[in-house]
Amino acid sequence: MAASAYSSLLSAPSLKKPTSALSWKLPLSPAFNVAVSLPRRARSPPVFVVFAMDAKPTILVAEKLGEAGLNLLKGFANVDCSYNLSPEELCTKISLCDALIVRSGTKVSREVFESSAGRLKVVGRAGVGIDNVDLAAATEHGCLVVNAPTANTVAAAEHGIALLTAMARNVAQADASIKSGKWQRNKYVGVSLVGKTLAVMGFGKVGTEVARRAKGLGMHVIAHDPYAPADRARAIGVELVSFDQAIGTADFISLHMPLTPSTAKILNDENFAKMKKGVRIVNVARGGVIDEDALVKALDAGIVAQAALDVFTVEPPPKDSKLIQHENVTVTPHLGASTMEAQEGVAIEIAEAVVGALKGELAATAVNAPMVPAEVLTELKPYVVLAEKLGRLAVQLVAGGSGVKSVKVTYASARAPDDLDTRLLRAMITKGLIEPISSVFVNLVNADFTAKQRGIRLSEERVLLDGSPESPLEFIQVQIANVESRFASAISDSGEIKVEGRVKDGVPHLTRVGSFEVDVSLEGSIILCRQVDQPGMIGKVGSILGEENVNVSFMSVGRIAPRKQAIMAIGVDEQPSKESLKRIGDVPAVEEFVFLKL
Ligand SMILES: NC(=O)C1=CN([C@@H]2O[C@H](COP(=O)(O)OP(=O)(O)OC[C@H]3O[C@@H](n4cnc5c(N)ncnc54)[C@H](O)[C@@H]3O)[C@@H](O)[C@H]2O)C=CC1
Ligand SMILES: O=C(O)C(=O)COP(=O)(O)O
Repeated sequence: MAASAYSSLLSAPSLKKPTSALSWKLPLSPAFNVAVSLPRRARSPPVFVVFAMDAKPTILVAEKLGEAGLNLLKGFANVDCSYNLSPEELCTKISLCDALIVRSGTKVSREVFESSAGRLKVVGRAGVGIDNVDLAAATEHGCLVVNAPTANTVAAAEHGIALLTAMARNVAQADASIKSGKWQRNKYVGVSLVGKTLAVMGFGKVGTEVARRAKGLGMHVIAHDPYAPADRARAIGVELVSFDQAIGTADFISLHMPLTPSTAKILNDENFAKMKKGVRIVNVARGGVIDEDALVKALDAGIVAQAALDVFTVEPPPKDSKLIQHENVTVTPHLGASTMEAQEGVAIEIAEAVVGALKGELAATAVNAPMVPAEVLTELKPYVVLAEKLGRLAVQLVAGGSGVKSVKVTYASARAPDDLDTRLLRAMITKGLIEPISSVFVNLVNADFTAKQRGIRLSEERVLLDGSPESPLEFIQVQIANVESRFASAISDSGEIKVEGRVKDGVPHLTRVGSFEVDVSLEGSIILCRQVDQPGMIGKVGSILGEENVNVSFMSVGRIAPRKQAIMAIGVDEQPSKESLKRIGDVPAVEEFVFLKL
């Protein structure tokens, strides 16, 4: 499972982390054998996303979810189904949960993320609209938000058509009338749909399916969507028009855009005034896209003849709401996604996304993180590791007191820039740069935010190389400007701390420090020594480490010229004691040295 190697991309969304961490391989089930970092001091809760079989994550399901999805979750985690929690109860429970699954009825506010104290790693929205989740807060807390964007499309479209036809023929009103003992055939004369113009506002997944079905009913369908491609509309015989044209010419308007700051109350007094008198409105999107007071006025004035609403600004709406009670309004309690089939589908879609995210996979339906195709991930895997390690090395070379503000990353590749997605690499370099010097955990979700918050400006440059673009990258270089280094040789001729690395046979290597070429595999830790190049140095340093049973995994010497200054890079499996490091420093030919943890 390629994606499990990316556990650290989504790992550790805790805001606080222990000061020092060890890395080792944790044997999990055969499908998972991933590098996991655990805190040196035992702490609860666990800080990484991948869980051993005996350390099951806990998933809070806060709204009803289909059985198949629940079973999927139970195969991987402890599942706590607690419905109808008050905001306070949710905040209390969340500190014990690694993931939360909700539908539209639960507000996942900033307080929820704050109350989780860093344990919450994934919020799964079992449906499309994520307007009930505070995305900015999720991102700041490094919490991934995933949704289930496809499984309820048809259900929502069918409900839109159900409301459209029911409204046109007064089905709900006539039903209520007959049940109250009346027989009012003249009162409930409806209007026909055939030949009428329907304006679909928001030509996305649901809007498109509504348009298709309305065409089947013989309606003339137009659509407004600033972001939809005209050819997709044309392919099903729908004309894309401007907002004013849509609302000004339609006999029926059906709303299918998300609730965002720019769509909030988009149907307001001003826009109702532009509509054809007697227009009929269907809303299965979000209540907030309509100014509900303005709609009541438009209904009373006869501008809007009828409305059929599945969604409301406040859900459930107040019982005495003029809108709900209006005789020309048909309402349903947010039932758009509520079919057996859609709920089963949504439950499976969200369960797979949440479990995948908890295993460290990058979700295909991530709302607040880059979505990176699996094949790209597989190819980038060793470079992702290299990127983080270069960041860790570079920042440890900075002398105490120098703030890291300006970082330049250079990606050298024979691939065209469009063929190289660097978002993962940038996030991992940021993680490497920030984690060794702070108590903040960085992952793919919060990397850019955290860098910005700490005033780190990370610029990226691509160097296009000649040759065959077999591998995605030739080398990655990380430079930190305007800082002093605790290892002067790490400063390049142009004055920045510079480290460069490559992937060789799938293993990340450090290949340059400052102006010196080295070659040491980035595993374990590294000692860098600047020395006067002379025979016997490797033996001297090697025997100091050997006496302490520190295993040397790799050694390389990069020199300017024979018998001049050289840099010796030594890879060690264990951390040498202070005494051994001092003894290395005391070797007469050693001019400076530094121990760097990877
Ligand atoms: N009532 C219910 O139970 C359900 C409601 N929904 C809601 O339906 C809405 C649409 O869902 P999908 O089609 O799956 O989403 P989608 O993302 O596929 O489509 C939304 C479309 O709205 C467009 N849009 C954005 N701003 C716009 C604007 N200012 N004017 C016109 N169009 C704009 C987008 O370009 C996009 O094409 C969402 O708000 C969702 O929450 C979805 C499923 C069930
Ligand atoms: O998917 C959506 O956007 C919906 O509105 C469905 O909401 P629900 O999951 O039924 O609360």
